[in-house]
Amino acid sequence: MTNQNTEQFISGFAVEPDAARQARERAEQGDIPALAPAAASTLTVLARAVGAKAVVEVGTGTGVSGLALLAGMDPEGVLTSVDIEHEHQALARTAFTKFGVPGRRFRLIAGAALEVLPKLTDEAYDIVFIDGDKLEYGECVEEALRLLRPGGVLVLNDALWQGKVADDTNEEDETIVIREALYALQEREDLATTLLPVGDGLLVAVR
Ligand SMILES: C[S@@+](CC[C@H](N)C(=O)[O-])C[C@H]1O[C@@H](n2cnc3c(N)ncnc32)[C@H](O)[C@@H]1O
Repeated sequence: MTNQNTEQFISGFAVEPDAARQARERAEQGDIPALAPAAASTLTVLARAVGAKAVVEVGTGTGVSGLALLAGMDPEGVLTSVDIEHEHQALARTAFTKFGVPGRRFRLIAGAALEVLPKLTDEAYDIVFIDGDKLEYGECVEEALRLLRPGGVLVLNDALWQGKVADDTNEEDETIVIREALYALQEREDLATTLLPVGDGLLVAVR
């Protein structure tokens, strides 16, 4: 595991645009979790690396991760972002607009992930980013693998879950669900999978 100096250095290394900083401040004010800066910059890099034109996000929040994805995506790419809380999406819409993202580049769907994801098209997406309810990670991963095109990238946030996933003695429900999702992905021979210790952990798998 990285030491504290290294963690601070990695976190400070990620440069955020003003709109992302403001979205993060909104998240703090509303007590809504937001993606850590280093994890956000990882999303931007991944989106740029695959030239992402179509991305699905579960857990819009105030738009921190959405801004990071949009910053790396193809200039005509479309982000589809799902959140059960309409108010969170209103904050994200403001953040995207402030960042100068035209409305045609994002589709905000207010609803429960497990009701919305099954309605999206098979193999149509370059990236699926999951950052919603931890207890639904298993089902969301299954849906994500259906949605991704071959070569598409799955990213699971909070994969280390405050150190609890690595702690064998921790048997909280969220921890168990995340841990099982990680091992299920690791075991699949059709995926290339890695676990990155940025933010609270990103599981990245290429289909
Ligand atoms: C960790 S926050 C997302 C933060 C966001 N990705 C960001 O970086 O700004 C989790 C979000 O998931 C949403 N959420 C919780 N349960 C959900 C569900 N069952 N379906 C869809 N969204 C859900 C919450 O309303 C919250 O906005």
